[in-house]
Amino acid sequence: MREFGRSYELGDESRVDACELEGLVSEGYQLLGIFNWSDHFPLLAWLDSQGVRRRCRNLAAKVNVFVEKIIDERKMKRVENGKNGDSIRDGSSGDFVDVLLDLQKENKLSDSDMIAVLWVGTDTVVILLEWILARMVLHPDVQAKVQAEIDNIVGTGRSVRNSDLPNLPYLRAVVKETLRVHPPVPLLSWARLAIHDTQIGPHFIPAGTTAMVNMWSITHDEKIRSDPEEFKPERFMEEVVNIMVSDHRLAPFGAGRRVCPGKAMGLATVELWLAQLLQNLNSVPSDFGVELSENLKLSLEMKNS
Ligand code: HEM
Repeated sequence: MREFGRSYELGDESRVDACELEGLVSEGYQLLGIFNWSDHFPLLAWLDSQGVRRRCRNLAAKVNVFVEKIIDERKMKRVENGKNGDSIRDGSSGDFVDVLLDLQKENKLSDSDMIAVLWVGTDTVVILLEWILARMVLHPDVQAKVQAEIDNIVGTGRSVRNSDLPNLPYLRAVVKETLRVHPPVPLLSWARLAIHDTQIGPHFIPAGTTAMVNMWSITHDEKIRSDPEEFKPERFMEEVVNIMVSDHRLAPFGAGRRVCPGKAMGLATVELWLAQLLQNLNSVPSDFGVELSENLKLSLEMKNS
């Protein structure tokens, strides 16, 4: 497993770090999705009877230490490389940690912002790819159509590149349809506090209310799209929906000022990995078939992945 520019192999000494990382991610997602009585009865907040606040504080401290160590190690490595007259990056192009460290002047990120970006941008991409591959197993006709498109546009003599993606509309429709049916972040909820009394349609939202936007329910609403439970990438070949500009009927990356800053990178990564996988492999069912049950934490994971 590769994470934050480090690789974690089963059985080697980095296994300890891998287990710690796995534990931190799983605790984080559990806490983000937990039902907290204090959110509904603010007077209970000081009691923290479920220990949610205490667990959040502990987790934030541990995440900071974990990711900061990675960033510090990389900074030291770059200084060492510089002293030896080598490129400060490892390898020719470096990785995402190098890209963030290379940002200059007003674009430069503080260490705490780097921690946030590195942390949040990881799981969503993996979860989306997992849902897409499950769908490829369940819909071999769709898989074959994507493969035919790749063969036709790219051929078999070279790997799919980023620059090929705009010429693969059906592959992009498959990704969009998966984002619709299985949005990895189904509740846009991280910081929605009504600061004024607000009226939305028939609903009065008093100031101080924490509200969630249920994107899952919007993308499954039959008033917005016909047969919402059906997996039909063809719908996005006919209907033009640009998920990069926030169209509220399908906004898997959120909208407004808290929109996902990693959306272009996340989408391009998933599209490229999917194209390269399907160019070389077929997804086929195992003896156990495919289980589409969902596990809602803050992200929408496959229950039995
Ligand atoms: C398929 C991949 C991804 C999906 C579906 C996704 C989805 C989202 C959504 C829906 C939000 C907004 C949550 C809200 O409204 O409260 C968000 C926020 C965020 N995302 Fe992504 N994301 C993805 C990939 C990435 C990547 C690759 C990065 C970084 C490289 C990233 C970094 C962030 C950060 C830092 C925020 C918080 C922004 C803020 O609070 O202002 N995401 N993401």
